[in-house]
Amino acid sequence: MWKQAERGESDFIPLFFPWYEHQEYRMEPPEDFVLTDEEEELKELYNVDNDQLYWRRWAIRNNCGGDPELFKQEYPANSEEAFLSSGRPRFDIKTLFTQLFGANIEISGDCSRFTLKVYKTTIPSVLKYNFNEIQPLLEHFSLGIISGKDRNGQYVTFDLLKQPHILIAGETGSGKSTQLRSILTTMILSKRPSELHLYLGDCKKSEFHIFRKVEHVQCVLSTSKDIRKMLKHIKRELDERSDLAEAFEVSHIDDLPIEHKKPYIVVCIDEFVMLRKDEEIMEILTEIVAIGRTLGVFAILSMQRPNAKVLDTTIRANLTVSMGFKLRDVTESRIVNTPKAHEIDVSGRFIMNSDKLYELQAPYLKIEDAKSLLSPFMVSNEVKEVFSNEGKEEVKQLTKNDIFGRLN
Ligand SMILES: Nc1ncnc2c1ncn2[C@@H]1O[C@H](COP(=O)(O)OP(=O)(O)OP(=O)(O)O)[C@@H](O)[C@H]1O
Repeated sequence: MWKQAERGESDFIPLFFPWYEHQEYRMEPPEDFVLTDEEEELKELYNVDNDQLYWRRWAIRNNCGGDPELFKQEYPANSEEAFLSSGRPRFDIKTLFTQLFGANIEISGDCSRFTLKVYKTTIPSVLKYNFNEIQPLLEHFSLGIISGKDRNGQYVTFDLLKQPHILIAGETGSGKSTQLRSILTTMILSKRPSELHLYLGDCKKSEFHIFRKVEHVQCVLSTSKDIRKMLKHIKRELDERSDLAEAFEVSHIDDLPIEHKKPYIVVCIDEFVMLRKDEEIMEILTEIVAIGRTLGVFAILSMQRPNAKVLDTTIRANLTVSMGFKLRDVTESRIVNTPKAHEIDVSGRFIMNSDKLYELQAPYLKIEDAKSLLSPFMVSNEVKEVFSNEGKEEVKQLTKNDIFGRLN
């Protein structure tokens, strides 16, 4: 509106009073007052005198915390500066462009130099989970993950073997449990029980019960005592696998001879912050994310309130994919490494940081739909209790006793 008025394209008359036109903004300088290069420029540009420039210097020091940029904002010399607020335009550029082009825009960069992208299509606000649509996209991956759909209506996928270990964060109701459900369901539908073993830690005791009887699922545990035992079992598996890799001189367990083939292991812990006080758990999780990739062991960790202490630098650095659903504030977005996740206002929408930044809508898989997709993989309780069946292929479904009995 200001620009239109400046160009004489509206009925408004642009009125602007720069700081140097205010008579009170002057101060007599000391005798040894010497102008800086910037002040020389201002003198030439605005025809200001030393009294005004000395006052400006005083105001920067006393009213603007020593910040010349803040001075421009508080005491503008021209209309450009008048619209600055802490280095950003006083009129939020996103709001301004949204009014012009609609909500389907993306702005990157800062206020002085930014890129505005106007998309023809919007990200869908609900994307129904459809395995038939997803399956062909994952066929060429060893352990494919479907993240969601982008603005161009394209699914974004990746291979957990290439981008190992995922962090999923978001406040309550943001859609992270639904995303976990869809990731786990997709893995189960894509891999045989002999190819994939899932170890699930459900600290909130709310999410993973639907997977309990699934053949791929080795256990669903919720107390830190049980999860510690589960992780100790996985630690043993890590040691065994690295011994095998060394013995056969291979750099990845996929290259082991067929008779020593190992299933991929995915450890998924919902709300893992609740385990933060257990040093042993945190140590093993750190080891999994640090060395798990080549041994075929992966972690998916979710948390409601990102906490920089829990996500210590080693864990953080090795979680190569972050999915930030709606977060509380800019600090949380920074911890998760998903800029602007705190600005999200749609359930199931998230920022993914992997090879680059994406804004995506997660597939929506309701519990009832997940149950029916998983039903062909359900084993009855009786079968679950049996570790080995005579004459038949070994049932991989371990009970807590199977795992912990062997450890004790
Ligand atoms: N991908 C999605 N698309 C559309 N709506 C979704 C999606 N995911 C979740 N929702 C909506 O948001 C609600 C909350 O989702 P969800 O339980 O996954 O959130 P959450 O972040 O796990 O919350 P909590 O931490 O409380 O468990 C769902 O019941 C559903 O209505």
